[in-house]
Amino acid sequence: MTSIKVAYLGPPGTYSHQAARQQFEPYALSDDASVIYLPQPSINSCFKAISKDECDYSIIPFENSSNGQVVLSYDLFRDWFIKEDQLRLKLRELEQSGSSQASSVKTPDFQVIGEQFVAIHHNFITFASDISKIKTIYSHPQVWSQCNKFLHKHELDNNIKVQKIDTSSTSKAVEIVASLQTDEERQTTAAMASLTASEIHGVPVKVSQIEDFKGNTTRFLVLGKKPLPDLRHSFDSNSVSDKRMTLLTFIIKDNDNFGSLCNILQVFKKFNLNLQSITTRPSIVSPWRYVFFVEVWEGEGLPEALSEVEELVLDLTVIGSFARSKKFFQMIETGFP
Ligand SMILES: O=C(O)C(=O)Cc1ccccc1
Repeated sequence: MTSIKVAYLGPPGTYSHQAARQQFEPYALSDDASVIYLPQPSINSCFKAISKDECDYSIIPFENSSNGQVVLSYDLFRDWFIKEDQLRLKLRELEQSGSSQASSVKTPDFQVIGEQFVAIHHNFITFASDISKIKTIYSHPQVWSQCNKFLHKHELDNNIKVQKIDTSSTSKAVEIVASLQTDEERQTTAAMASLTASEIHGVPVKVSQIEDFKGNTTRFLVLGKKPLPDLRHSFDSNSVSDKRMTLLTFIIKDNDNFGSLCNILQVFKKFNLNLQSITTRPSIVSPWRYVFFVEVWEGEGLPEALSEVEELVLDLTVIGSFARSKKFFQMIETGFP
């Protein structure tokens, strides 16, 4: 039997762990493979693990239905996929001669090869008997603004009274609370995380489902150097649709003239390609220049469109091509994954 090694943001009990299990449990259940989960200390370590072949696949949180992009993940995609030195060189060429040598579409050694939508239910986890005594809350930075109503209701959004401390993950937050020694600390400290994290670390849930929106969902991406293996048994054959997405990044070449983004978007229109999202992050190499992340529904004209887009941009990179999860369509219909 083969084994599949999967890296995720640990320790066990994180939402990334949940996403990894949602993606890979069917392989273990159908006896196709054993799955070894490898908890990592940071999202960057998940990128490193796949790059250095320490795992077969890595799971990365990418966006949330209520508070949007996981900007840290976007920035890691930028840092791993766009070579800073080459980009500086091209920008210098562009400044000096008004043109830069065309480069072919880059495909790095690992790519996005799948996606998972995970229902996110946060819990207020603490040994404290009285919420009004809480002085410190630990959680992952992504969580605070998904629980505004709960924090407000219990006056935990008063930053003078209550200190909120970012942790590398939600399960790490519960681990910290579990390690508190004195009764005083235990009565005044809480974490916000999953039910599984509470069970693993043995800290009780004081209030469950504290997220603002009941359909709160995070979309995770699966990174790999090879496609997901086929399942011999039919456990999971229903989880992906026959629609596919491509995720691209680029930097606009002609930054200073009007219509330069419009010209790029026109190319997609010309080839009847529908865009799903467009996001920017700072390019870092040059102030107020942006890295664009575009998700496009795949269609016949995509290869030709990309070769036209290439003329208008610097560093066009295909970060991934993957089957759209059926949960995407389910969410549109029902609001839940
Ligand atoms: O910290 C975790 O549990 C993660 O996997 C990152 C995260 C945090 C909040 C929502 C979704 C993912």
